[in-house]
Amino acid sequence: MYKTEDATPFVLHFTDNETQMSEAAGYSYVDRLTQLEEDLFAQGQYIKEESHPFYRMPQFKKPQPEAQELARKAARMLEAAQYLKIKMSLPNDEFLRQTTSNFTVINKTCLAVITCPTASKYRTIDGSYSNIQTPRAASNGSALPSARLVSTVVFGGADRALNTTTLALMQFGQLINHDFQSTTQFTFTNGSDISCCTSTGGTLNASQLHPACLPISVPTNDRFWNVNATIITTCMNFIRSMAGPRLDCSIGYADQLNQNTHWLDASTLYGSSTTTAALVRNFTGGLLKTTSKDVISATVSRDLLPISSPCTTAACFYAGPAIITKHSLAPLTTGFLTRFNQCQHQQSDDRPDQQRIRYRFATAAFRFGHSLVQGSVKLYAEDGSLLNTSYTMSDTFNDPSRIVTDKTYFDAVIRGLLTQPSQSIDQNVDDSLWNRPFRAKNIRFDIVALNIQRGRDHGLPSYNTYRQLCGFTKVTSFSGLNATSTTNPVIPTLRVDKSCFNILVDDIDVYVGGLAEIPLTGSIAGPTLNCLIAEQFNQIKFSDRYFYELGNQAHSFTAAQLTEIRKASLARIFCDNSDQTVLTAQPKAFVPVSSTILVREELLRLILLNYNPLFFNANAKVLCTATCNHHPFFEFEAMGKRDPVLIIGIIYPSSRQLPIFT
Ligand code: HEM
Repeated sequence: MYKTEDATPFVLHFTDNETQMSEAAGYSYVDRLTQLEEDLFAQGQYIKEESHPFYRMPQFKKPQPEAQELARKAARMLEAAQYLKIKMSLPNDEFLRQTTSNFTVINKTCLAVITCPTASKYRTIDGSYSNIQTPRAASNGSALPSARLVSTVVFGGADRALNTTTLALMQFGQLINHDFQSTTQFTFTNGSDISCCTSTGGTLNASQLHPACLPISVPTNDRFWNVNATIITTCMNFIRSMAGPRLDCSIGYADQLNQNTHWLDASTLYGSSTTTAALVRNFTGGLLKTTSKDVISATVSRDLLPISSPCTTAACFYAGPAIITKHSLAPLTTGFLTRFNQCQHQQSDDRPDQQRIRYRFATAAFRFGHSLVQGSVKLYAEDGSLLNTSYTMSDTFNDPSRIVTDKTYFDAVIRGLLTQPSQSIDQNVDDSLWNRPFRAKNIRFDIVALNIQRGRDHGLPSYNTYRQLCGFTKVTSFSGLNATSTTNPVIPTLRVDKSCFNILVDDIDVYVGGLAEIPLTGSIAGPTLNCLIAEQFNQIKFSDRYFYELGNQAHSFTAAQLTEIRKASLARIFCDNSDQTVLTAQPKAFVPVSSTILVREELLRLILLNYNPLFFNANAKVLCTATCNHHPFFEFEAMGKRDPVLIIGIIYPSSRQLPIFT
């Protein structure tokens, strides 16, 4: 029995015929989809050549086979739900969502009920999933302005370094993002990448569109892509996120799949399924696979991540669920893998578990990191001097092979991450992620447009809704955004040019509004981002029964062990996993040595490893050996799957404080 909005009890009854018809509708939809895919494939309407303007982009969100399978099941279920909604004239999906059902189609789709082995010391390997299948429309029901138009009008590429924060924060943020979040997007069943535009960036007819397409329209006068261009781009590829069946087995609108476990549990290294784990594990001594330096190249001085093939550059690596292609992520992942294997010689085995990463976090708030990115990362020599080579994101995107060809590169990158300031969190995103990645290849890629469109794809409500959710005042006009306030977020200028597009204040995307807020005192991000990020990390900590600090569990650490674990620091991890030429590092990896700004722990607790009080006083580079005590428990803890300690969290000012780490 369920309640309508006016609290009237409400029961959904389905006749046998309705049940059968809905199931038939589900199966028929998938059959039609399969036929459509065969036709599109036969017409060559997919991404196949490197010259394609959207080549490689889908690679960031490739589904694992398990996700493909779940998405097909979810598609059947969605279509069945759609049939019932229409047949029973239900006003919205909520009524369906509140019911679980004994429909065959749904039973076959339901995820198995998981019974937690309460006394188990170790996590399990697989995770679970969680929103709305209709893209968000404007509050008055009309279409929202093109995500690419918003991106080019509201955002800029200004260089505004953030002198309080090193690039290590950016890189570590991306690493842990890969740990707990991997939304995946549809592909053809045969694995080919869907193209929602023509092979020259033109717009397709509706009949040529795969149902998973939500292409972003590009204005013909786009200031970066179309002015003086010989071929005018009118379409940017966008493939919708894969849906999966709900955990509670209810029917109704779709939930998008996260193919990683929702915990901070080193999925970056292990993956989140038995199949992926099998690909990366060595099955001897609990080790993960590596590629021996001896088989790679004489210029390599360390074992590296497993090499994936086919590979079009000097080296492609894989770890966990993904091919590691993103520039400095490769050294960081390699460093963690190396450390993990060292630790396994001291301890053994482990696995992950499940909870939910919120869409507002993954689809908007935590994408704040894209604003931190530097297009050109400086490299530093062993003596700390600036080398005259750097690397640019555009040139190294999808090509981490310098790690193989340049012996000094690995450590030079680590020093760069520890030294160079990141960019500020604002309405500026480096050109390498915004307009000109893969420069040479003429690829049309815009991370801002992708983020905005992804938010709409996932049905995220608007910025104003999230202000309210976080306890701030909902604004009623654009001028309300920049009203001076000590208790509400302030957006001094939101570059909304009404001559370009018309939107209401209720239609601002949360990703856009969040980045435009003035940072809180002592924080690098504004109040709404703080709220949404803190909420998620809080949940990660307090709903994880394997969280390393949780007591009274079969697997809990002793007080003495915790004391040792808390001596760990990211700086030390960098040092220990370098090629032995990073001999000094500042105690707090995210705070540059040159910074004169005191980072107040109660406001900005960015990295929670640095528990040694000594660290809080020091703000200079010290010998690596002084960055923490060296203890096997920490080693295991930091690197192992069992109990991750590497947590990032931006905590509220005391009046709005969420529970914090003890
Ligand atoms: C270093 C360069 C980076 C590149 C090239 C990159 C690229 C991407 C791409 C292509 C996507 C998928 C966008 C979509 O279609 O929805 C994405 C998603 C995302 N990125 Fe980044 N990113 C970078 C850095 C970062 C950083 C530093 C952070 C955070 C600190 C971050 C957080 C995220 C998050 C939370 C998502 C959503 C993940 C999901 O839903 O599965 N990224 N990124």
